[in-house]
Amino acid sequence: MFLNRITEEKRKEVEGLSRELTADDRRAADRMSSCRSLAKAMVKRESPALIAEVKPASPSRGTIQEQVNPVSTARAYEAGGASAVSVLTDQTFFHGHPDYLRRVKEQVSLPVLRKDFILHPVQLVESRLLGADAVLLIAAMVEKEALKELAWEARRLGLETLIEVHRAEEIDAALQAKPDVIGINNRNLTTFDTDLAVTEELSPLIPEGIPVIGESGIHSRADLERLSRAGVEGVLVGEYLMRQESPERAIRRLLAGGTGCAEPS
Ligand SMILES: O=C(O)c1ccccc1NCC(=O)[C@H](O)[C@H](O)COP(=O)(O)O
Repeated sequence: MFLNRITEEKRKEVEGLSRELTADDRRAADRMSSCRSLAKAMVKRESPALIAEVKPASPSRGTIQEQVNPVSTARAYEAGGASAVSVLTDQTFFHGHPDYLRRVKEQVSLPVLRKDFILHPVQLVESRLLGADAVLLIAAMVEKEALKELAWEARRLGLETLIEVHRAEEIDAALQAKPDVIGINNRNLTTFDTDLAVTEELSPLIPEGIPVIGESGIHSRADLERLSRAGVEGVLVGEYLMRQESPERAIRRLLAGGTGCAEPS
């Protein structure tokens, strides 16, 4: 099962990070100034707000883009009208890199979400040092109490949290951790099946007042409109944008509707 494999891999990374990060690093993370708010950027106008993802590969699709330039991709996302950028930093399964996040943060002015598999506070310290404004926490990956503790520690470090759910049973744990944003992942992380109906089913179960975003499986304006009707403030799009010749134009089309002549995905 994928979550077990990734947990095993992340435990090794946590061991390495725990050895590498010095007391000075930890103090530096504590002292870092406040971040760009992902939650405040999730404002729905004519369209839901768009979080555009730098995603070189994935367990479900393999390599998506061979030669990734994270900075030019993120700049194109910003120019197209994205409200935030998500950067995959996992190297093993997504061919991302922590340094991609650092470079994107320096070169774009949007909030930057660290997309990784976080199960230990040391990864939050690392995220802060890299310049992340927000981190993804996956409700299915850790126990309820651990989720609360991670979210608390993230807040203490000045990081916002996007807590992701896929099943109704995970919503209570997510809410108790006081997320800044709730993400409903349309992708089942065990089977990789992706179905936009997941957002339609779970969105009404989340109380008003927390921005909700729909994640995964969005490939067209019609998909975005469907999730908008389900009540989300934002959407997170990865693969579709990474496959476009011009991600900037693709975002404009997604956000503004238009001709429907999107480049093939
Ligand atoms: O994308 C995968 O194959 C995947 C597999 C296992 C765990 C997580 C996975 N993706 C992480 C994501 O949540 C997506 O990158 C994100 O929602 C964007 O999805 P998409 O637009 O479908 O690329």
